[in-house]
Amino acid sequence: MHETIIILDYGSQYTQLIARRVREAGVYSEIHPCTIPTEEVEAMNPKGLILSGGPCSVYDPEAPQLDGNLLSLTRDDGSPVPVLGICYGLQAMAHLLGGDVEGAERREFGRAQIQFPEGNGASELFDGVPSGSTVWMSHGDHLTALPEGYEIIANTENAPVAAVRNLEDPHYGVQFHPEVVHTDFGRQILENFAYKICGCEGDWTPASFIEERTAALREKVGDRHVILGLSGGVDSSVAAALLHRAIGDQLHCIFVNNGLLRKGEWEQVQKTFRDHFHMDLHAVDATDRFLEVLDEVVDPEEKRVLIGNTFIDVFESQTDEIAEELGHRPTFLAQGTLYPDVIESVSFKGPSATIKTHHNVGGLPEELNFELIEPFRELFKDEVREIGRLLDVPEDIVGRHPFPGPGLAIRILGDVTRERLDLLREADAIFIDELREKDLYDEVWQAFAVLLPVQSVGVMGDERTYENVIAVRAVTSVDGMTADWAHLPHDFLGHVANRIVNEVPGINRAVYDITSKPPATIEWE
Ligand SMILES: Nc1ncnc2c1ncn2[C@@H]1O[C@H](COP(=O)(O)OP(=O)(O)OP(=O)(O)O)[C@@H](O)[C@H]1O
Ligand SMILES: O=c1[nH]c(=O)c2[nH+]cn([C@@H]3O[C@H](COP(=O)(O)O)[C@@H](O)[C@H]3O)c2[nH]1
Ligand SMILES: NC(=O)CC[C@H](N)C(=O)O
Ligand SMILES: [Mg+2]
Repeated sequence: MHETIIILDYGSQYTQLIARRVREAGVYSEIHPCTIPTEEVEAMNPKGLILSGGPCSVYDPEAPQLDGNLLSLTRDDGSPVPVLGICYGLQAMAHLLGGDVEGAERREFGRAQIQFPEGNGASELFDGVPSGSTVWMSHGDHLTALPEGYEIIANTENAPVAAVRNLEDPHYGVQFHPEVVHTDFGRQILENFAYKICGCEGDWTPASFIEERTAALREKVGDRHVILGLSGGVDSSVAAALLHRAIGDQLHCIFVNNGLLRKGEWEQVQKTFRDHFHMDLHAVDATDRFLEVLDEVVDPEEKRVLIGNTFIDVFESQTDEIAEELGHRPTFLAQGTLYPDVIESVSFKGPSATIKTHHNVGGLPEELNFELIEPFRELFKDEVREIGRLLDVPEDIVGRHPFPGPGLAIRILGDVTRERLDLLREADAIFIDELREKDLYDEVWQAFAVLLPVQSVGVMGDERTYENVIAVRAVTSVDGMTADWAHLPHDFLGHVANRIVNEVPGINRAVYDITSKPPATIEWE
C-alpha cells in the first residue's frame, strides 16, 4: 500500500481541492466525511490527517466536532500522526482543546499578506514561503485564545492568528486556505506538510495508480466476469481500458444506441473501439425501445429517470445473452463514476438538494443484480484523462467533451421525436465541426446545440418562415460543478449561426446562451 493522507471533510467547498493538491504533490489522498469513526481512520494507517474547512461555526450546537482521539493516533512505527487543520479544521481543534473561537467583528474574505512572528520557532510548514506572500482567507470566526501548548507561527494584518502549531506534537492549523490557487505558496505549504512533517516520500503517480488498481481489480474479480456500459466518453472508455488490462476477456462492454446519440456517433464509437482495442464489444441498437418509452414525455426529470431505467433494462437483457454464451452470469457492473459524482453523498451534511438525477448515480434501481466496480471514484476528470493517455486510449476519446448519458433527449426541450432529433443532430454537428476547424474545441469544457421547439418568424429568399430556434451553448469549467459561458469570438458565432440557419431546414434562428452555472446549469434540462 502507498502512503495516504486522509482528509476529513467538514463541508468545505474546497475539500476536493485539498485532495488534488496533495495528489499533485505525489502523495495519495482520500476524502472521508468528518463523521467517520476514528477506528476506521486508524485502520487506514494514514501518514497524516488534514481537517478541512466548513460552513459551520464551531460553537453552534449543530456544528460537527472533532474527536479528540484523532489527535493521538499513532503510525506503525509508533510516531504520532501529524494533523493539519484548515480554517474550520483549525477552529475545531482549538475549540476542543480549550482555546477560544469567536465570531470576528470583521469577516475576512480574500487576500492577505502572511508574516512570521520573530521569536517563535520557525516552522517547517512554511519552508520556502516568503514573508509578505499572499494567502487566501475566507472566514467569519477566529481564534481569540490559543489552546495550551500551542504557539502562533504566522499572522496577517487582520488575523493575529493565521497559523499555529503545537509545541510538542506535529499538530498544525492555518486560518487561511493553502489549497486555493490564490494562496501563492499554497502548494508549497501542503507539500511541506506531506513531506517534511508527515515524512512522505511521494509514491503516488498515475502510473502507480494503474499498477495498483490493476492488481486490486484482478484480485477482486478473480475468475468471474464484468460487464461495462461503454458510451465512448472519457470515463467509461478509460475504465474499459483499465479493466481490460486487468482481466482481459473477462470484460464485456455494452454500447447502447439509445437513439439519443450525436451525428455519426453510433458508427464512430464502434469503429474506434474495434480498430483500437481488442475487447469484447456488444453494440446494442435499442433506439426503438428508448424512443417508445420517451413518447410524449416532456418533464426533464421524468425523461432522465425513464432513460436511466431503460439503460439498466438493456444491460440486463444483454447480460442474459452473454450469460448464455458463457454458461454463467457476469457478477459485476463497472462504471466510470468520478469524484464529483459522489461528493454530495459523502459530505457530513448528507446529500444536497437534487438538481438533476444523473442517470448513473442515484438513478440505479434498488435491487441491482450486479456488484458495482468504480475504479475512479476518488478521481477528477483531468486525472482520468491522464490515466487514459498512459493506457494508450486514443486522444479523440480522452480529449472529448463530456456527453450526458440521456444524450440529446435533455437537449430537446419538450417532446423528443425522431424529426427533432435529426434537426438537432445536424445543428450540433455544424457547431462542433466549426469549433474543431477553428481550433476552439479544446478551449472549452463542453459545447453543444439545444433545440427550442418555439417558432419565430424569419425571412428567407423573400419568403416568410415560421420555424424553430437553436440555442448554441459553450462553457468553460474545471470540473463541471461551476461553469462560465465561453467568450467565443463574435464573428465565429455569427458564422456558426449562419451555417445552422442556412443548412438545417426547420431552423430559422440561432441564439447564444450567455448564462453561467450557477445560476443556470450546463445542460438545459
Ligand atoms: N450509450 C451508452 N451505452 C452504454 N453505456 C452508457 C451510454 N451512455 C452512458 N453510459 C454509461 O453511463 C455512464 C455515465 O455516463 P457519463 O456521460 O457520465 O460518462 P462517460 O460517457 O463515460 O464519460 P463523459 O463524461 O466523458 O461523457 C458511463 O460511464 C456509461 O457506463
Ligand atoms: O452522464 C451524465 N448523465 C446525466 O444524467 C447528466 N446530466 C448532466 N450531465 C453532465 O454533467 C455536467 C454538469 O451538468 P449540469 O450543469 O447540466 O448539471 C455536464 O457535463 C453535463 O453534460 C450528465 N452526465
Ligand atoms: N472556510 C471555513 O472553514 C470557515 C469556517 C467558519 N465557518 C468561519 O466562518 O470562520
Ligand atoms: Mg458520456
